[in-house]
Amino acid sequence: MAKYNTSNLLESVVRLTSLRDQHSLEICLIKTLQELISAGQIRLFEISIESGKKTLKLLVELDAKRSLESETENTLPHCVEDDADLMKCYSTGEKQVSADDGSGVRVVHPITGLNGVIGFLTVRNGVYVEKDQAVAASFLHIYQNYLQLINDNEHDTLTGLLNRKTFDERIMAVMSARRAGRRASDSKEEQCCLAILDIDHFKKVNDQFGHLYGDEVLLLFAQIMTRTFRDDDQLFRYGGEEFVVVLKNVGLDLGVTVLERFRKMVEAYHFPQVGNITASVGVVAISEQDLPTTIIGQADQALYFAKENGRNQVCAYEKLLQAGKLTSVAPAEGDIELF
Ligand SMILES: Nc1nc2c(ncn2[C@@H]2O[C@H](COP(=O)(O)OP(=O)(O)OP(=O)(O)O)[C@@H](O)[C@H]2O)c(=O)[nH]1
Repeated sequence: MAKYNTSNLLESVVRLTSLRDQHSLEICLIKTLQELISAGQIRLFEISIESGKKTLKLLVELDAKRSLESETENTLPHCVEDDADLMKCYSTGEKQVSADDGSGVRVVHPITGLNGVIGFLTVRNGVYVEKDQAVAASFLHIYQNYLQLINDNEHDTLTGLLNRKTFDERIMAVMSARRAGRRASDSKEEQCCLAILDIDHFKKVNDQFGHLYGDEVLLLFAQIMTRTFRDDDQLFRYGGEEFVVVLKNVGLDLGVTVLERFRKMVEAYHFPQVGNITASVGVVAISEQDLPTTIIGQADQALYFAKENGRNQVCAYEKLLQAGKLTSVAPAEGDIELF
């Protein structure tokens, strides 16, 4: 029996579109569908391409029968290729309906992005109800459109990296997660580093070749970042030709090695028309006691040192301190202007 009418459908749309972050949106979508349609289990998957395979990540799951969860855990497909219906939905972009392994029906709805299917909503139930699936498809469309808006708002239009506003929000989250992690467990906590990457003499690129070429250099530089760092590292365009990367699960020594590899990639890259450019990097290990502004200030000091001492190099704040080449940064109040 349908549980929807105009008033609760509209209320659900209002609730869904009042959210501002992806994860809350995912949870709200699934809860809304659970309230509105008949479903034994609803799952939301995201597809990511890893080593040429379309890997599936389960984002949210709601199961009417809790006992089903452990049973299905083992049968969760790891990649799209493992499941014929998912594969068909991926290649056609169309909803797939099939008999479930048990006694019911599974419906697979595609979630589409700019370049095709980027995820799935799967609904399992005893029977197939066309109207319920139409409601699910409509809510999925609202979710997709809204997700696109949230994404646009978080990213820099030129490079596609996360923007400064998102950096301010995420760095607070990284710091609170680290503080919470330290309080909650005695297990070895993850190390993280923050680095500021700054293109050397970028003003000359603009002056000599014009802003269009300057913009192209910024875009290609961001692409080298995306290729060099890992998927779970966070990459930001912080300002004009300043970029920030938060390296996850990496201590300072490894961080310097990774950044050095990036620096060499930039140095070796031939930028159309412009030729070769270089970049300077300041890096610091993130300590949970520090304020975000202090950490940025320390990375900025290391970057400044790199710029003042020949450019085209990676400098680590702690190592410069130990060597007596810098004095420590006092905890900062308010915001800090980068180099
Ligand atoms: N094309 C382009 N240029 C930008 C953008 N944002 C900032 N810039 C330019 O980036 C340049 C930064 O110059 P500076 O801060 O002097 O730094 P620099 O020339 O890279 O010198 P060093 O950092 O000391 O090596 C300025 O010319 C800005 O106009 C942008 O979005 N597009």
